[in-house]
Amino acid sequence: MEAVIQQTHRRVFALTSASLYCFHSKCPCLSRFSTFNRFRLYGSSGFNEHDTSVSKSLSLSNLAVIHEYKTTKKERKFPLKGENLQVKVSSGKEKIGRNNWKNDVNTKSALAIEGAPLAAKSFSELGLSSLLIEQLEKEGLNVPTEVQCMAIPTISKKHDVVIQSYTGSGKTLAYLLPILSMVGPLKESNGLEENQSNQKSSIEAVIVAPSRELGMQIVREIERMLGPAYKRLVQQLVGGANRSRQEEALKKNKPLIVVGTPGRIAEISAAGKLHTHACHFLVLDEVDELLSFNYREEMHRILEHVGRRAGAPSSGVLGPLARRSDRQTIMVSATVPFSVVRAARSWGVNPLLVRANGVVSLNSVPVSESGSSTAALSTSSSVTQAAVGSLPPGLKHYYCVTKAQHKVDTLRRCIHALDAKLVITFMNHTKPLKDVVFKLEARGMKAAQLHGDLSKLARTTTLKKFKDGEIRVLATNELSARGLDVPECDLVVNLDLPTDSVHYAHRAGRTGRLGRKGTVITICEEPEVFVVQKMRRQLDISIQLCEFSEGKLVICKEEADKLEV
Ligand SMILES: Nc1ncnc2c1ncn2[C@@H]1O[C@H](COP(=O)(O)OP(=O)(O)OP(=O)(O)O)[C@@H](O)[C@H]1O
Repeated sequence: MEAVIQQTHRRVFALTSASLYCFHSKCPCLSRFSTFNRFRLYGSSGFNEHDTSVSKSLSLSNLAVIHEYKTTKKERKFPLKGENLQVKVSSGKEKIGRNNWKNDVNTKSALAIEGAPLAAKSFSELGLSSLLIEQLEKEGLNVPTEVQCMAIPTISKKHDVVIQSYTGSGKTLAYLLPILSMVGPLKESNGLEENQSNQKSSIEAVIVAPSRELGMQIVREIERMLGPAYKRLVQQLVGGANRSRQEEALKKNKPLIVVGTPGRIAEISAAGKLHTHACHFLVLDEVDELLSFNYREEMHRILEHVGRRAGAPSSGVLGPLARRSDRQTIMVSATVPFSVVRAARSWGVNPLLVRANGVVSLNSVPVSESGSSTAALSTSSSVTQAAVGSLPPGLKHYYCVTKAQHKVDTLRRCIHALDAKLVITFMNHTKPLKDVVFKLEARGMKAAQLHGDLSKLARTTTLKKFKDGEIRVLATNELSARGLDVPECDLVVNLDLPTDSVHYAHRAGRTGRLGRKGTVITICEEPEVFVVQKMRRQLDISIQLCEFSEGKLVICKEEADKLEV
């Protein structure tokens, strides 16, 4: 074990000697592993030998401490019963929570994770309330996914977490289930608490998502769990919808959970119509997107107000985004760049990084220094670090080369060749989407456009038609790249290149959801091929060159080899 660690140290020494030294020698969780358990450092694709340009940096993937029974593509889906995850959370400088809600996070941190069942074959093994398990069974949900096995017990123990797992792996229920097990009508019944909460009925959870579509999707997932009788306990606060109606609903229904986009939540909060100071949970879904400059002011307000108890001191020297020990902060994404690690550390109390194959203390994950002289390299390595492990292993990736004016025709031939049922095709701008739809429809293929300039009603209707199979091709932009769950979507086509590999990952992740088959095809022009190759390296996946001939997809092996740099 020690030898493996030392060898790993040598390989990354040039980049991170100081931080890795701290990670190993000072992190109690790692030294504990060395002594009592058979662990190894996970040397994944981040140490990819063939990639000399970008992937030698440290990544969450290659630094995650994993159990020796880590599942691989070919292994069983769930580890054997009795294989417990044993992670001792760093105890060196634990902050003491300010109220009862989070006190036990600090005092029982080691114990909290030790019982996490890696071996769950059913939701009942994860400590959820019996009412919730009944509801899950009614909905035909019996077996938790790997990331749910890890996240549910960790969140139930009230830890602040960052959940990182590939697209379509069930991250939404991974955070919703423990919340619903602790608040609202499905929680484990406790007469005393029941009476108290009935009297108070304040907002218990705020869930923020970057798009209306994703927000509505999360609302529907909560409604599905709550059932028709308690639907009113979740309230959507998304932009584009009537704000006064949302405010009235807040007043009338007294929801326990609100789900919304940053702008609308911040707007209603600033108007004094959303009372979240006593709120226990703040979920930031697609957290890396929410951290982008676009949402800066709104997120600032949300982080400032959610979970701040009346009379609590203002953030003072810690800055406006300082941690609030009164609330549990849950951050979620398939892609977790350094910026998220840094943010999570400053907002959370001893935050943990939860992935399908293990849980580690986020404080032990090294991040690159912001503002370093090698800013460009730092950005590139952050992209690589965020992108690796973000895609389901079963997805097939291809690219084909064509002239700009033939792209739509290539798209059509590609759909026929693969006999794809539901296709999402991405472009970078809104204007040309209409043209694509027109050309496809002219050749008898049902298509529609979806973008942010359409009304909320038009967007909802189009999405519903697509999900119902009335539309075969959805031509869209980045709006639909994040979180959108259309399980039957079997093909994603990039008609324009995504900006980087993180964007590639989120677009690609709209297909191949939860173990289903899925294909991703990038249609590019000759001068753009090097970008595809760069993304291939950063994502550490195979993207094969192909062409469409006689109604079939043909892989051009030789060409691909020739083009390889
Ligand atoms: N345990 C389960 N059993 C069966 N289906 C599940 C289970 N958990 C989640 N699902 C379904 O899997 C699909 C994908 O889940 P979800 O949208 O939460 O993925 P995700 O990891 O959040 O993806 P993304 O990163 O793209 O947002 C959804 O249709 C969801 O209802």
